[in-house]
Amino acid sequence: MDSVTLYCTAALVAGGIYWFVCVLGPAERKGKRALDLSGGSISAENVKDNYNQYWSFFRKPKEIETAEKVPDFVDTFYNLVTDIYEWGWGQSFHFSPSIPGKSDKDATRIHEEMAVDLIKVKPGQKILDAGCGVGGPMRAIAAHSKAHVTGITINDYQVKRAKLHNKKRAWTIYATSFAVILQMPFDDNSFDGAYSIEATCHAPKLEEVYAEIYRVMKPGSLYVSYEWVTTDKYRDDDEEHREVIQGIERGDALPGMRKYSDIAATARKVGFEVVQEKDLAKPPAKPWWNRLKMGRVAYWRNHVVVVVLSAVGIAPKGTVDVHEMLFKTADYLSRGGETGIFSPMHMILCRKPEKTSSE
Ligand SMILES: C=C(CC[C@@H](C)[C@H]1CC[C@H]2C3=CC[C@H]4[C@H](C)[C@@H](O)CC[C@]4(C)[C@H]3CC[C@]12C)C(C)C
Ligand SMILES: C[S@@+](CC[C@H](N)C(=O)[O-])C[C@H]1O[C@@H](n2cnc3c(N)ncnc32)[C@H](O)[C@@H]1O
Repeated sequence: MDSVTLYCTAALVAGGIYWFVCVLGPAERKGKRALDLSGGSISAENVKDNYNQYWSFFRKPKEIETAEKVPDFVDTFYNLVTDIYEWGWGQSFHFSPSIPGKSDKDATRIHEEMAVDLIKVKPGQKILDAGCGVGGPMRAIAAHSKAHVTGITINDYQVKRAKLHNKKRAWTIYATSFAVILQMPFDDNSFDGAYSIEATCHAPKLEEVYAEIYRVMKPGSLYVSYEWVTTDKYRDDDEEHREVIQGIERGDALPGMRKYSDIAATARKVGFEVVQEKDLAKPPAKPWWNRLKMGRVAYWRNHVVVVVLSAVGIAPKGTVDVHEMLFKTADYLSRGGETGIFSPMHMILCRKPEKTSSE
């Protein structure tokens, strides 16, 4: 090969890599760039070890004995996945029913707006987003309702990301904090409403989470949560059902999936009145898992990008393992949706009574 051919080949390969990584770039339009994939607050050299620790802790979620350690591992999980989620999904870390004729982005926003419509807040009122991720929902909800939204996430890296995104939308007021839902730094009766979108599923004890949210809400105000649950179709004696649910639990940092029937009982136990309960995944809603299934080629492309970036030392070692775990998790989630044994959007709407029993 003469030097001109060599030069042209090298230029073509370099151009191809640039196009693959930077132009094809984010799997989700306007998402994070592949070149910026990191381990969140974990330093690059520790990502692989943290992944291994996460995996051995969550491998058999039903056997987790030390519930106190769950929040730490949920935090580790979000250090590992936050950039990949933003890159491949966007700034809202949840599902929504697909809506014919609407983009995924619009379907996501509509699902978020429904939450704040349900809690009936007025412009300027203070509401809480318990488990806010990088703030995709809080920005949509603030824009739609003109309420002042305060977000809480256990993960410090997500606070940084959320603050960065929030800055670009200076016309509404936001705050994000690093705090554990179980000990929120807020006074009793301080919010005019609250919501959680696919977040309370990480807690070992839902009762403790609901009790803390109840504490900070004003009497008469409403709380809505989209819960991850097994449905009435789930059978514990069916091996495939158990495999699918365990696959979802360990790939999503869940210390044990709840039954749909546990949710309202828990809300009532802490003092809430249950106003409405509905599985938003049920027909006529269109499949929420469509978005996960449609991207086989995109997943493959993402895998190649992650392998290349890890090999050349741009993405931390361990990113390939995390990506592979998510790839498998996507399959379990789709199977959970298709079989109807799992829903990520069991909606519960609760009211804190005007007069509480302690008064
Ligand atoms: C509510 C939670 C998260 C729900 C979803 C936002 C995420 C669940 C599984 C994630 C993904 C799976 C496959 C990834 C793919 C292999 C990669 O190339 C690009 C990102 C994914 C699509 C990723 C995106 C986010 C999810 C859909 C849980 C944690 C309670
Ligand atoms: C799947 S994400 C959903 C985020 C957001 N609701 C959205 O839809 O984009 C779950 C969120 O719950 C938060 N979370 C989980 N357990 C928590 C805890 N104990 N305290 C505070 N936040 C927690 C995580 O940090 C993460 O931000």
